[in-house]
Amino acid sequence: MDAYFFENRDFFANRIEELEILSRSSRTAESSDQSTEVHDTAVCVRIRPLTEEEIGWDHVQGVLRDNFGAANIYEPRRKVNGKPDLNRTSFTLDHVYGPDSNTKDIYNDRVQDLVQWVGSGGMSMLLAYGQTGSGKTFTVSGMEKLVVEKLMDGTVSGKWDVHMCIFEVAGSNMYDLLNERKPIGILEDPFGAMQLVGVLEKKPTTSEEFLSLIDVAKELRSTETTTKNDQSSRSHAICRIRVVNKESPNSPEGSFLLVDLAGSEASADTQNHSRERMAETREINKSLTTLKDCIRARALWSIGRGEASQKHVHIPFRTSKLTQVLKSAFDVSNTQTCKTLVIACINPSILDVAHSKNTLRYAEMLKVPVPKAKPRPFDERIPTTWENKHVQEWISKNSGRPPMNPLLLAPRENGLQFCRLQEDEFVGRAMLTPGVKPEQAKLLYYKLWALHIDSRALMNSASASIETKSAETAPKKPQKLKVVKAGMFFRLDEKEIKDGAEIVMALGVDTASTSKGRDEVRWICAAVRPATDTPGAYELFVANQRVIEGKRLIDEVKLKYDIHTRYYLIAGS
Ligand SMILES: Nc1ncnc2c1ncn2[C@@H]1O[C@H](COP(=O)(O)OP(=O)(O)OP(=O)(O)O)[C@@H](O)[C@H]1O
Repeated sequence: MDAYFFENRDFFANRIEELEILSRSSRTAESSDQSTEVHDTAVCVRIRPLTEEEIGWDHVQGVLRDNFGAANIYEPRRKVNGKPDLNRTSFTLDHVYGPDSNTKDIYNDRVQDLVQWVGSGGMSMLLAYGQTGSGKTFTVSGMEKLVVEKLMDGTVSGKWDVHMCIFEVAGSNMYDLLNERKPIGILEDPFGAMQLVGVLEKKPTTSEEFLSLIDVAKELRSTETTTKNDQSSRSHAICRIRVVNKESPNSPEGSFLLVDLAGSEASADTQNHSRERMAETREINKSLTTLKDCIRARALWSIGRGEASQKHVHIPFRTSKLTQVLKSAFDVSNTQTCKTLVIACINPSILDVAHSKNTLRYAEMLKVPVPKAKPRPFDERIPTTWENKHVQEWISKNSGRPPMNPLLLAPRENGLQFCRLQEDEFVGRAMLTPGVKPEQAKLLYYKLWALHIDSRALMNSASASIETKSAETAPKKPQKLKVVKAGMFFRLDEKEIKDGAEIVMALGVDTASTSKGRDEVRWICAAVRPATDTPGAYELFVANQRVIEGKRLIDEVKLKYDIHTRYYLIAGS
């Protein structure tokens, strides 16, 4: 297809331009940011610019961000009559950043909140995914610099000790990138947490020191030349940052995982490589598939949190070394919620659109649609129904003396997000108002929590009363005519219970009663009693018979004979 593209290069370039103009005029404006929900996993796309080399080779941009926030992929085709044609596929994710956006834009939109979250004792993870040469290392390196500057400049609330390590995961091996690539291991501790064994953890005190350690690691990163990128990374590089609050060492430590994933090459790209190289590619693809499965399973669990069916969610993190290392981010028993940002990196060249399509398909699979619940109307007793203006009003009314500045404590949070702030973060923000002491800040935090807990009880009782009401007011279902046939089991009317036999088996009609009305028809029944040695099991006493009126056989009971125990059991148990 490459030769065919170059033969028709101008056709493709012009046609893409035409189609983009057409698509702009045929669609009405809508928000470029599709994500308005509170969700712990966001998936964004970054389309890098064509490199100077690619421009020199006359490549055309085949992936574009349109004005409506979608990534459009144009794929060159050859019609049956030999004429060139284009296929367009659109992908819409949480946000698409085009070649004009820089790393700082993405940081401001998406990453600074993750740093704040870490500063308040939370856990964050940033993953860069994409084909070799699509800009993963460029993105993660730029982001590391901004994250480190923010963490080390002292403006994130509290005073922190920052610990960091950088290592790579290559197949099932792991190497310390701050310790001459010495092999390291991983062990599951008795509490189920994965601990790195033999890793050298540094404690930089300035951002310069931190960034020079990142440079050391970059140099050591395992690289091998491929057709795509001279500096192709064939391993996943992970920078783990832990922050420990010096003023309150017992508060939970925050952590940030920045992950530069290995290139997601297709096997076709490895045709010219060695057998080991192909095995390496398979291993990488397996780890990326497992990563997707873990992120999805975690997101599904968090959507259905609390529902019985979600209690036993399977997160297959053991399948690959990468997901073992990242286990704490997916672990549903972890009390720290992990906020995850995935950046799907795209090489925009039209010659790479097949890869770009795969990357965007993968990114789409990471998004778990959140079922849209009808929002509960505003109720001043229920903080989760508050918009930001209600949160700010509540702060003004309740924060005591001196009154706290609502713009510093909750600049944009709605009620749900406000309740989710960790105590340290809350207190730190409250104390940004001059004169506010920690005791006053904590008092407001507890007041919010008391209100939040009361509101949950209120919501539960409200939904219970709605259920009871609907049961009372619901139209009564017409009663079905009771069918009695020989061999069926019935619970008896209380008046008919004798010798512990609450259940009987209908054996046949008492012929002397057949001329009477339907309800007066009598049945010859055999007693069924609970088994004395096995709970939930019943015994049939065929010889213990009585004649019972049909109207005394109340509800049918579905029992099945169990050949192993020789008892009758409730069907389905
Ligand atoms: N947003 C961008 N703006 C300008 N140049 C970029 C951008 N993203 C990537 N590049 C350039 O594109 C080239 C490939 O980027 P990079 O090395 O980050 O790719 P990669 O996806 O990490 O590849 P690999 O998987 O091989 O490590 C580099 O020369 C990089 O400087």
